[in-house]
Amino acid sequence: MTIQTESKIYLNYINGSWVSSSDEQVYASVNPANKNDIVGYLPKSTINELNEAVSSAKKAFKLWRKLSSADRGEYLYKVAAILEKRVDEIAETITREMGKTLPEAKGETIRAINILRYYAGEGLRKIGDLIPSTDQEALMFTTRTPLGVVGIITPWNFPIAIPVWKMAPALVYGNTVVLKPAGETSVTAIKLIECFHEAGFPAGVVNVVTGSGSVIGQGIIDHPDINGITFTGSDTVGKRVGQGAFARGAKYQLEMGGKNPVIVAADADLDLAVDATINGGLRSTGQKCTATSRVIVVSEVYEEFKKKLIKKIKEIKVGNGLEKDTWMGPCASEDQLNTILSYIEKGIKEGATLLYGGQRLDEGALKHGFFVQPTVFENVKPHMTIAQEEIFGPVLALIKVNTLEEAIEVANDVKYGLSASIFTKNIGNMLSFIQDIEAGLVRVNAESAGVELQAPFGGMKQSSSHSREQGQAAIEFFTSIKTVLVRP
Ligand SMILES: NC(=O)C1=CN([C@@H]2O[C@H](COP(=O)(O)OP(=O)(O)OC[C@H]3O[C@@H](n4cnc5c(N)ncnc54)[C@H](OP(=O)(O)O)[C@@H]3O)[C@@H](O)[C@H]2O)C=CC1
Ligand SMILES: O=C(O)CCC(=O)C(=O)O
Repeated sequence: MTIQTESKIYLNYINGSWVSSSDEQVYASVNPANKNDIVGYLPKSTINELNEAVSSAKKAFKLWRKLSSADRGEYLYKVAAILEKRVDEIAETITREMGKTLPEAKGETIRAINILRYYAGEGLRKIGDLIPSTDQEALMFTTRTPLGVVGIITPWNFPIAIPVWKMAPALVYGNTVVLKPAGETSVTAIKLIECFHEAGFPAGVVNVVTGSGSVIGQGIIDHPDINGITFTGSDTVGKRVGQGAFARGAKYQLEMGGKNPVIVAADADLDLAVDATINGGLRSTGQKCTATSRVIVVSEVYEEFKKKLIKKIKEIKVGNGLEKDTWMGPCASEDQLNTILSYIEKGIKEGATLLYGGQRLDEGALKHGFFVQPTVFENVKPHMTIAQEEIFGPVLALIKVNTLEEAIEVANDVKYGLSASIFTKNIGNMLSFIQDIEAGLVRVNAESAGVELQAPFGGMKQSSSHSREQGQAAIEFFTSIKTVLVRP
């Protein structure tokens, strides 16, 4: 395999032009599989660039909102077609920047294309209801109006799908946008914006400003001309976004962490449960907010499940995501690797048993990367840190319980409520789980990760701001309802 050495300087996109940071500072986007491979350099922007982007988005909003939603949808169809032509190149950039394997990166890029087409079609769907008025002569109905300028702050774990699932609905419903992508995956974001540029969007409708979270992200939170903020990322930053937006009366939407359980009942198809636990917990190196991290198994099948799970995990090949036989890539950054290793250490210190893995991998070809072994703990008690906090890495905590009731109780005993799965053949078990589990995504005999673009996505408790993204749910955030009464 040849390591690419491209290290181009990419630029911000503001008011339809490519511009650098006013103080000419840049930062590097590094390949987590090989820290000597610089994927590109990006502007470490100042608040001046953010202000320019917001003011051009504000100006562009006046005309953009006047286009028909079908016409706005046509622009999204164009972006989809352009992105489709660049699928392989952009997927490779994702793997180089973030580490997930090439098939996963390609799948994510195709998902982004499908999201663009889905929301392009939204331009032709209904946006209101006719409501009977008590006044015989009046016509009463609802319509929708865009928010204005929307600030979009995105993480590195889905570097193309998340920006697209926020930008596409924002744009089709008539908003203009300023995107601040994660530092780790800014090259992917710029390549995505190149597709918007090529599609011919009017200047100012789409803007991207790269730079640090504390300057550009915080600038979005505080900017008086940003009317709505949509965020995906950590619990800590999410709460900051929510508090800042609330304080100045801006609308906000937060998608944050998860501590997603899989419950394995006594009558489960164990092979299916093992495969789903591995795919849900370890794909993308466990760096999904929907990743399985707690595996709650009833005692009757615990030993057999554990044996099958470890046997399969031992077969996992860790390596550079660009290589064909790699199943699991590196952690997305050195910080992420260190966080994961510190959680593993905490698990051991608090008395859990390390059953498999737990080590950094830095021999041979993995020497310059941020690799860690897939890791499994047992004898995990529900109060332990590794059973409570989001690790965002390939670490599974096995928790043994006696009954299904106890399993659901343990599953709910965390501050998060994003996704949860059960493996069982019993309809009664399924129904109790569907009714009692505290999660926004409830899965039966299916892995906890992997959401469909046409369905609402979001969590309960502290996983989200109780709003939902994607599918038809997106209209609720990106528009306001107007209730109209017309008398002759
Ligand atoms: N729910 C999810 O899908 C995700 C959850 N996480 C969780 O977060 C942990 C840490 O990951 P991390 O990348 O640091 O996540 P962050 O929440 O720090 O980053 C997410 C986005 O917020 C930006 N940001 C950072 N600080 C601020 C700020 N003060 N104001 C506004 N925006 C800001 C980041 O910019 P910049 O990149 O420049 O710092 C990035 O664009 C992970 O271990 C995981 O637990 C992480 C990613 C996704
Ligand atoms: O499971 C998925 O496909 C989506 C996960 C996600 O949104 C995230 O990790 O941020």
